[in-house]
Amino acid sequence: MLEWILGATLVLLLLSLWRFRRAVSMVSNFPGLRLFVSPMSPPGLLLPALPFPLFTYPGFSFPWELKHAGLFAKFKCDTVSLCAGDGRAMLFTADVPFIQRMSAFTSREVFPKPVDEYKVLSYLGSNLVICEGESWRRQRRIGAPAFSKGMFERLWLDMRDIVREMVEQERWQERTEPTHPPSTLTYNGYTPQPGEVLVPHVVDLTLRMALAAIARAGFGMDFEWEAEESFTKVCQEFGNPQRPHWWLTILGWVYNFTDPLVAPVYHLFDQLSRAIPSALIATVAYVWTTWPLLPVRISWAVAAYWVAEFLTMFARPTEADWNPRKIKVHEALHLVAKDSTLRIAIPPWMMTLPIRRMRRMKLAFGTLEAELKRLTDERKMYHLRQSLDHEQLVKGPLRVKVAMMDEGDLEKGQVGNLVSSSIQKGLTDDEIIGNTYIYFLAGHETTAHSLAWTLALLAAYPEYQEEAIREIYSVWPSTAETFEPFYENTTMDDYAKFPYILACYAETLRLFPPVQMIPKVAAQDTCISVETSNEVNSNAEKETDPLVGRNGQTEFVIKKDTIVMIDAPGVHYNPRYWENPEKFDPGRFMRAYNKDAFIPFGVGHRACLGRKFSEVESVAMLIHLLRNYSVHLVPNRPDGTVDVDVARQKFSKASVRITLTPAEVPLIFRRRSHPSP
Ligand code: HEM
Repeated sequence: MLEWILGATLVLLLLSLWRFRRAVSMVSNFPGLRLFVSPMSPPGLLLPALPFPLFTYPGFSFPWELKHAGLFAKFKCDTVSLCAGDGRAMLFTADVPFIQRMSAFTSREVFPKPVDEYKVLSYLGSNLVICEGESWRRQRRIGAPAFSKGMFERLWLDMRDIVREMVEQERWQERTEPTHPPSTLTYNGYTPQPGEVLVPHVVDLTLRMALAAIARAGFGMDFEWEAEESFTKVCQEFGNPQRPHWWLTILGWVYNFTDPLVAPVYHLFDQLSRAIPSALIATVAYVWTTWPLLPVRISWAVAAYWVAEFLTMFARPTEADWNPRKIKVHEALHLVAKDSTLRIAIPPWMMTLPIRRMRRMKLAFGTLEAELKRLTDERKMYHLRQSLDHEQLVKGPLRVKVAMMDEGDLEKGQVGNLVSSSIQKGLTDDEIIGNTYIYFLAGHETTAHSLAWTLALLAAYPEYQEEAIREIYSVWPSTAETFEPFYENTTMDDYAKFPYILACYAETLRLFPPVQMIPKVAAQDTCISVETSNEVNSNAEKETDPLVGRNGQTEFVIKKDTIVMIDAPGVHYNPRYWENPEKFDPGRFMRAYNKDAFIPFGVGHRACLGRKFSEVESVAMLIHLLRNYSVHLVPNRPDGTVDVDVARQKFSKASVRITLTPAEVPLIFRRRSHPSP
């Protein structure tokens, strides 16, 4: 038996070694990371980062963790390779001229998007994010015009209303009255003082705002603000044990016994070919390299990590799983975004198992799909009704259905630009639902997280917050008599009057780019010039021309199927393009800057379709919120003062899921006194 295991291990090792060698030769041994497990493989997603000096595994979120200094500066080159035992050859780049050259190629489809990497976004239907070639061009042609002047005008006013509703529903006015009794809510021992609203995780608010923005301005849906204790917490805990029931307890025990059988089957199904070789190699290699000091501890650490992951998946079913409360659309969307990766990793039948996480996922996906279908049908009816004459409307077979729609529904149909334009221009039902889902998904988390970080950074740097508020008051001056908390007479024309607020948002996106990696794949062997050293020639004038002063450029053949990852944190923290890259300085966007080195919205012809939507939404939200409330960090010292470095470390902690997600952003909002100082 032992011989068999050793034999199999040896075969797997040799196989991985062969794949690894192939990957190294594909990138012509370009300097970079040599790993046993690829961070982009399924076991790579599960494994925790292993520490220096081994550096055998930097973790899935390494572009974010290492940024420029920890990766590109270490290898003294703005492009590095990554080769691992799964055989995939990858290049990571923070070199802007190289990205530009590649982008120029991209339009000729030499470096298309590797759409296989985006399978995770395909389950509700085909959409423009997962397509390439003609299908992408058609869907983009249809989608782009929906982001029209009319939509932005509506978004501008919607955001004002959303902030106002939030303030009213969450009772901020009342809670910031000096006479209001102190709140019972505390955060790390700090109790909010009179006049303060403490928000333990500001993403709770920004997520709902961003969802409301896309739902209302993008789709004309109703999305009333409802006060909730914590939206993200409610979602996390959805389906957690509530009232234990004896038969559920018994069933739970049955599950506990059968879990060890079910779990390996599931893993075998989808990941056998890659999971076992990579995982085994990682463990064996790690134990081997640390021998004789830590072998036992390391084995246990890896095992414990996998067991923990395994247990969350197969937690005991509870009353809530059989009798779930009705889930709301925004909760469904949030859960779908959270569980997307798992959804693609498991076979569909697993969703029917009475397991807590599976049931939660099934419910979330089901609810969202039903809502998107309903939305599409509603818009279809609207367009049908527009195209029928009165006679057909009254006598035709559709009369009952059309008659059932009230005028309000039809009104909304007019506003649902994103769906309406898709229907009118002939997307299939599958494409309409797939794209609607993508607009929701792409359009809410990215902006919500960025807004949370913008507020946190303004709280951490009060001098920039002052600058921002000065700009707001210079556009909308106030006296005690004229002060309007939510400026009524505003129109989209006002948007251009807030360049500093937009600069604060842009600087946040530079420091916290929501999309970490933008992948391209070489569709054929392609010769391209790549720099081989990022050391700057001291005689060069790098500010005026980023290409001047490079020490080495070489013509390099990128072999077919090599993945090239455009590394957003690498570019944004590259001192070649940004002075003091670690520093938060919104002013840099008020001066001339290298626009090609600002890539949160992607590059080239596949760049983000919703960039302006996100910018308009964010500026509108920030001006109305900051006009009424100043934002502050929560005191974290025993004497009630703030250690800014500690606070910044805390809110900068982030995990990389579909987008960069902050762990916790606690903030205090304090009502401003008017008129303006
Ligand atoms: C801070 C906010 C946002 C960021 C950082 C962001 C970032 C990005 C990036 C990097 C891409 C390119 C991905 C790639 O090439 O692989 C992209 C594509 C896209 N984004 Fe955004 N996005 C944001 C907001 C939005 C919003 C609000 C919407 C819609 C309302 C949206 C819709 C899209 C769509 C439809 C695409 C696909 C474009 C295509 O493939 O042709 N995004 N986004």
